[in-house]
Amino acid sequence: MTAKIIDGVAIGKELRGEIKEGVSILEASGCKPGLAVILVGEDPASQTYVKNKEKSSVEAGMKSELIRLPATVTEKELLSHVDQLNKDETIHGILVQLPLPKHINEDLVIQAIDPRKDVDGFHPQSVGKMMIGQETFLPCTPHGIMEMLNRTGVEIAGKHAVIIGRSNIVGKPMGQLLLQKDATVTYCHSRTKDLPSFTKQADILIVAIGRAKFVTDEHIKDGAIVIDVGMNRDENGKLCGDVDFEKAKTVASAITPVPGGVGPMTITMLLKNTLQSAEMACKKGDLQAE
Ligand SMILES: Nc1nc2c(c(=O)[nH]1)N[C@@H](CN(C=O)c1ccc(C(=O)N[C@@H](CCC(=O)O)C(=O)O)cc1)CN2
Repeated sequence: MTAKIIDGVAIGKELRGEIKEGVSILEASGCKPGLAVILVGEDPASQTYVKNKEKSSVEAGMKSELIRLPATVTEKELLSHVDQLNKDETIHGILVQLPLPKHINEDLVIQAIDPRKDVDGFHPQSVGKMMIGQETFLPCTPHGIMEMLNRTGVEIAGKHAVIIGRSNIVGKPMGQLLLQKDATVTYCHSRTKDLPSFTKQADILIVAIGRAKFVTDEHIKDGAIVIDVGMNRDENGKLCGDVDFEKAKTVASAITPVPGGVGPMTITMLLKNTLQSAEMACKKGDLQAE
């Protein structure tokens, strides 16, 4: 079997076109969506992601604000920036790029963001609402995967989805979103014994384990859909996922590549959440246009 490649760049492009249209409609009514990103420190990968977020939001027609802080910034200073952005009526989405330096309590910073501007979907209020199926901001990576599955025509109801990984920003919410679409969900993680006995049952296999090319054809059922959330460097320094793409594509019916799969969808969904936030705020009139 040769797997269909699920192209996150192409799906993202289609969706970004729709978002851009939504932004121009909103702007015509006097409300320009605004996204603020806080970057702490000099981590090269984070700098790249933040630059892409800035560029993508401007391309979508949004106001973009980047706040760069040194790695030595205190928690108090960082919280005061969040507070200012909470009060800024031209900003509808606030994002603090993760990871943060070790001396800063990530949970405290996330909780300081006004939930109405939590376009990352990481605030406990957003997480709680997602758990009970209420409308809220969904975390961008799992949200992007749901969009990819939907736009690829993958049937979810009644399917067995196996997730490798249980992080708060990918694994856990991913399972919830699939459950809400009537999948049967199994979580696997670093302490799971006999991993292939679970992954071999998956109709949809989501891999977010953080180990380069860990999942091979031996973990995958014939015809499964494989979604690779990993981002690693292989022995030659080349970007690769958690799935051994060359081996997996011989058994999967569809698979996401790395790069060009889930990653680009993460930023696209951030734009979608920012547009959603601006639409809600401007309808209510509590956060103003620029
Ligand atoms: N506040 C947040 N921090 C982090 C998040 C997040 O959603 N919110 N997610 C990740 C990093 N991330 C976005 O911030 C992200 C990761 C990867 C990509 C991406 O497009 N990857 C490309 C490859 C890029 C490259 O060449 O290095 C791909 O897979 O094709 C976008 C966003 C952690 N932090």
